[in-house]
Amino acid sequence: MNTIDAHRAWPTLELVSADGARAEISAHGAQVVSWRPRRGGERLYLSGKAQAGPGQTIRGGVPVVFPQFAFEGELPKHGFVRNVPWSLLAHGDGHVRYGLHEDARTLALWPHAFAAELSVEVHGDTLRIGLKIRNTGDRAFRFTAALHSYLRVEDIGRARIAGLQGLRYRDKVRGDSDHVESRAELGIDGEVDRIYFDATSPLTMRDGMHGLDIRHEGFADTVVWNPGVDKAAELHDLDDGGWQRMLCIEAAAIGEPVELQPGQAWSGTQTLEAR
Ligand SMILES: O=P(O)(O)OC[C@H]1O[C@@H](O)[C@H](O)[C@@H](O)[C@@H]1O
Repeated sequence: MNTIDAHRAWPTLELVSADGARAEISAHGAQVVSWRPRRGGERLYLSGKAQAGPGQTIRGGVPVVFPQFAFEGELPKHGFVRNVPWSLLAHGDGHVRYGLHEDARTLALWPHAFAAELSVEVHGDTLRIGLKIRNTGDRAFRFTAALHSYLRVEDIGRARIAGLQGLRYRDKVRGDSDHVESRAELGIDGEVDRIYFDATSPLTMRDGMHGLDIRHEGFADTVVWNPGVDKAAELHDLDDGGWQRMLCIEAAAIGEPVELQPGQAWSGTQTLEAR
């Protein structure tokens, strides 16, 4: 059964699957803010200082980034869909769909008609989030996008990501320089902000006792981000020490922007499976 849950400062929809997996989604940003697989506890990071008022982005969970990743263009950082309410399109046991389309605000920033859909499905040990974009206008457009997942970790010092070896990446911390990942397992040691290109194989993230399998479809790239202690201090809505309990592993389409002709649609998914 799904319920509206008011225990947070803003309303969320709680999904519960027949086998007892749970997720909470906020209509603000169509943002998943909690995921508890059938076994074990919370697997997403959500800041205790997160806010969801007009124009604000909830710090944590899975923000939706569209039609621009970060500052890869002239739009506001990470685009304009993460800080507005989406409409509920459909929901049932363990699944929900939200939608958003252009309006005067988006057209003033980006002159294109679009229909965005965010779907969330939870069951067993798995959370699946899908983003679908349709060009509903009469001119082609290009976009970049991401599902900006804040994974919860017990201790960032123990987190390891496997599956990136051999991939080309851009390192934003080292002046946007290009590198090739040499390590079989990536540990997080200070600020990390990287875009791994053509990262289509499954990844695993281990954190001491917990493990997570991460699969992307439709999204060609993977972003790995942790602000580290100094950058974290600049983020007013991150908990004290929050950077030690989060690791963003984002499904992204950045290196090759997606181009849609009128009437065409694109979709991408991120699937997280608890181990
Ligand atoms: O603070 P924001 O706007 O949510 O962005 C968080 C981070 O998001 C990541 O995706 C970017 O790679 C980082 O550069 C950025 O700092």
